[in-house]
Amino acid sequence: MATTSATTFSIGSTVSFGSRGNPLPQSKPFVARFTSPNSLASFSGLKAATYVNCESESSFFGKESSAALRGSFVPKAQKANQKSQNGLQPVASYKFAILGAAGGIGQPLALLIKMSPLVSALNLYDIANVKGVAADLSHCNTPSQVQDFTGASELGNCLKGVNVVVIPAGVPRKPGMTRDDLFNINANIVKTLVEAVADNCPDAFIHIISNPVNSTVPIAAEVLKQKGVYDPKKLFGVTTLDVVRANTFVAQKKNLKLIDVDVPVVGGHAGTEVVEAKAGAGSATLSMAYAAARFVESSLRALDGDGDVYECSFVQSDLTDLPFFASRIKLGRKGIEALIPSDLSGLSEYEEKALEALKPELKASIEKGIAFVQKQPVTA
Ligand SMILES: NC(=O)c1ccc[n+]([C@@H]2O[C@H](COP(=O)([O-])OP(=O)(O)OC[C@H]3O[C@@H](n4cnc5c(N)ncnc54)[C@H](O)[C@@H]3O)[C@@H](O)[C@H]2O)c1
Ligand SMILES: O=C(O)C[C@H](O)C(=O)O
Repeated sequence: MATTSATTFSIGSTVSFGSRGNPLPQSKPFVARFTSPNSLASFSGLKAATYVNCESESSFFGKESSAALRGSFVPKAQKANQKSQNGLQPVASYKFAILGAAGGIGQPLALLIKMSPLVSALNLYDIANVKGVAADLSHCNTPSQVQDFTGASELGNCLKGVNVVVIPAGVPRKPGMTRDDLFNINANIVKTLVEAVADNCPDAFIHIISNPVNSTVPIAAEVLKQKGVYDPKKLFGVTTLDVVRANTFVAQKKNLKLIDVDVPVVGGHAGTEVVEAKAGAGSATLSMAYAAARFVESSLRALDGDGDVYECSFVQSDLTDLPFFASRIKLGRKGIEALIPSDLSGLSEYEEKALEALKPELKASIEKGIAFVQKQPVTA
């Protein structure tokens, strides 16, 4: 199997991903584009405080969830004058679904979303083992209601009325495999699941995690087109893990505070370190769930009217000559409000070269995804 080549790179820093494996060159100057805590809040997806702090306004432990969590530890007598836990309402009532919820990413992602006060219903779908996951999760005393769905016959019910659907269903890589090696299995899984999304919640934001993202997003777009419900503003390839990694690596390498670093990552999705470290036991799950939860939270805040939400994502794009491209985007109630071109201007020579180098592979991945659906049209 071929090795993975880089289809993504970070801007405003010297970091890069992929098996070309360029270490962070010491000689190049580091430029953190967004350095103040205020601008970080605008651009990082999560509101500034992202640590586990029950007093925080961060949505993951927002007031209502924090109250519910604290409520667990308050003695009965003290609870008498407090609102009962069942009386706690989420701040907002968005319905959320995970397809592939019993997997390595799905489970921790479900847990993180269970902590969001913006979610009222958490629908978990998988072809296996989802009942136990849902039962386990449903004991967490946070406001959202958990329901499990399994098998094709329950997929439609899982998706009805859902505002945001995340798809991590599919197989992960083993060492020595490229993401493209997953195509033959995951392409069909994503196609089938997105057909159901088109039929049951065509207005939902759709977050695709299943690899190869550079092909599965074009697959999803083509399915939605054939179903007559494609809204390019609402289809997202989740590349947040690339950003999370870039921020971590740059902060470590440059001895910076994490709060002071936000590195936009453009191109497609790449990177290979975790697969090697897990040595056959899968790929990134915990960091991926963390990254996906951040993207979900950003989407929910945008849906809820926050006018200041920016993330990087692999989306339909006209920023380059490729039809899909990962860049920073502005999110709003109706999905993507703007693609942010500024990260692609004023590139260094190194960055320009990286951008040109990633294009042929990314183009091939996109075309492969589109051709897949065109050869096997969607079911009516
Ligand atoms: N976008 C990214 O940055 C990123 C990061 C890490 C992993 N991934 C990808 O995410 C995917 C999932 O990874 P994982 O570690 O969670 O794998 P996993 O094998 O642990 O979990 C996958 C889950 O999907 C379920 N599934 C399979 N077919 C299904 C179907 N038709 N409908 C519903 N559920 C189905 C399985 O039962 C399983 O529970 C992989 O393709 C992996 O490459 C993407
Ligand atoms: O490496 C993989 O196959 C999983 C994921 O895309 C990652 O970047 O960790």
